[in-house]
Amino acid sequence: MQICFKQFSAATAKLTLEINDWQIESADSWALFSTDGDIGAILTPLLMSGETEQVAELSITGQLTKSRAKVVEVSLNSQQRLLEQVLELDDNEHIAPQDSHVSVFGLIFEQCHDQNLTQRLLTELDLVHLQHSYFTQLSTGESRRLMLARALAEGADLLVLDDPFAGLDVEHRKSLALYLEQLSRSMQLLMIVSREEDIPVWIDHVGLFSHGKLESVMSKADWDKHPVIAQIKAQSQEQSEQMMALLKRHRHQAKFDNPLFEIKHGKVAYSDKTIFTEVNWRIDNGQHWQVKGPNGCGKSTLLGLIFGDHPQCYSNDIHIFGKKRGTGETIWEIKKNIGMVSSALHLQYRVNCSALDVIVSGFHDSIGLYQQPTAQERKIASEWLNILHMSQFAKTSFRQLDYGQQRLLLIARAIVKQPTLLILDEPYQGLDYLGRRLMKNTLELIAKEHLSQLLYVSHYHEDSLPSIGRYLTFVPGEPQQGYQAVISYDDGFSPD
Ligand SMILES: Nc1ncnc2c1ncn2[C@@H]1O[C@H](COP(=O)(O)OP(=O)(O)OP(=O)(O)O)[C@@H](O)[C@H]1O
Repeated sequence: MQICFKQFSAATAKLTLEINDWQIESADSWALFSTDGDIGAILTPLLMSGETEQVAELSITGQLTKSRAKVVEVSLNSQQRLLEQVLELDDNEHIAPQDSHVSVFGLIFEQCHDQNLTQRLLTELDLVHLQHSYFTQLSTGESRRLMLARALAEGADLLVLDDPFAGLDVEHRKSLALYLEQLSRSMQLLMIVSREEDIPVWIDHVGLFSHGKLESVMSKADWDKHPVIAQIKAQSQEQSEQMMALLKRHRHQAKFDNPLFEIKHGKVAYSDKTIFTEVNWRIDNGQHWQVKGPNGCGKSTLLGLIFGDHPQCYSNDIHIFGKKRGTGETIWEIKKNIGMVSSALHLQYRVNCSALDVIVSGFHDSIGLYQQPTAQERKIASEWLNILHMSQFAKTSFRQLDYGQQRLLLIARAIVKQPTLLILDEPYQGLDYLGRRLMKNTLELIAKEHLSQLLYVSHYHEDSLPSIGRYLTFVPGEPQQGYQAVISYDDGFSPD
C-alpha cells in the first residue's frame, strides 16, 4: 500500500498527529517509535478508513493519499473492543459460554470461514492446546497471540501491529519476531513499538514520533545510533523523583506482622487442566518479589489468589495480613492493603468516571467512585495528575482516554494509598517509552525506600528492578501436576 502524508494534521481532544511529509512505499515495512503519545490510536483508524471516508472524532487538515488496500490492525485497543463484544453477547443474548463463536477456534474461524487456515494459524501461533478455551479465560500472552491469528485469518495487504510483543514471554517474542520476518516477505507491515529492542533487524525504515509529531525518518542503521533514548531517560528520572517526593509527603502504611502472605501446597486446577501444584511461598515485610515463567504458567492466577478475586482462593491454605482466608474476613479488608495493576483489572475498569476520580478510587478500592472523596484525597490525586502531565484531562472520562493514558492512571490509582502489597502484573502494557521509564523509575524508588512490598511480573529483562532480588519462577512439572514454583535469590540477597 502506498501512503503519502503532506502538511497533515489530525487531532482528537487528547492528542494531535502531525506529519509534514512522509511517503510509505508499498514494498516497505516500517517501525514507528513513539517517545510519548499513543500515535496508534489516531494513525491506525486513519489508515483503515476508506478513501474519502472521514474518521469520526478526528479533525483533519492537510493531505493523506493512499492506494486502495485492505488494512487490518492488531492492538490492545482492538483486543479491548473484542472483549466488549464478547461480554455484551454474554450479557444481552444469554448465549451459553460453550457456543463455539467465543472459543479460540471460533474467534479465528469467524474471520475466514476456512477450517484449514484456522488450523494452520492455531499451529503457527501456538494456540492448538487452547482452541476450545474461551476468550475471557486466556492469559495476557495467549490473548495477544489470538488477536494476531484473527488478523491473519482476515487477510490484509497492510498489517498494522501496535505493540505486538507486549505481554509475550521471551520464547514467544523470539518466535513472533521470526514469524513476522517471514510474513514481511509476503505482506506489508507497519509496527508501532515503544521499546528499542522490539524493532526487528529486518525492518526497512524507522519513523520517530514525539508528542504525536513525526520528527524524523531514518534507516534502521541510523536509528541504532540515535540519541533520543538518552534524553528521555533524564526527563523520566526527574518526574519519578517528583512522584517519590509526593509519596513521602503523604506517607502512610499499615503495619502487619510477618508473614504478610503465605500459601502452603498451593494448587489451581480446572476440569480440563492443572495450572500449578505444590506452591509454597511466604512474603515478609521488606521483601520484593518478581514472579516469572512463560505465558499461561499461572502468574496472574497466583497473584489473583493473593488479591482475593480468584474463586479457588478458598480451597487453598492461605494466610494474609495475619488472618487465614475463609475465617470471616471480608474481601474489602484484604483489598484495603493491596494496590493492583493488571491487564484483567484494566479490562474490568469499564466505567465512565473522570481521570481524577480514577486515581481517587484507589483510596476506596473501587472500580469507579461511589463514595464522596475527602478534600485531601482529591488534592493528592490532582498532584498525581500534575506530575503525569495529565491535569488537562482531570474531568475527561476514563474511557475517552487512550489505552496508555488509562494505564498511567491505573498505576497511580494502585500506588496512591501506599498499600502494604503492590501487585504489578505486567504494569507497563500499553505505555509509551517515556511512560514506561517514568513508572519503572518510580517503582524502583518505592521498592528501595520500602514504601510498599512489590510483587512484580514482566517478561522483559530490561524491566528488572535492581531492588527486587527474590524470585518465584514457574517451571513445567509432570502434566498432571502442572507448573511447579522454584524460589531463588540474587547473589547478595539473604533468604532471611
Ligand atoms: N476458567 C478457566 N478454565 C480453564 N483454563 C483457564 C481458566 N482460566 C484461566 N485458565 C488458564 O490458566 C492458565 C494460567 O493463566 P494466567 O493468566 O495465570 O497465566 P500467566 O502466567 O499470567 O500468563 P501470561 O504471561 O500470558 O500473562 C492459562 O493457560 C489460562 O488459559
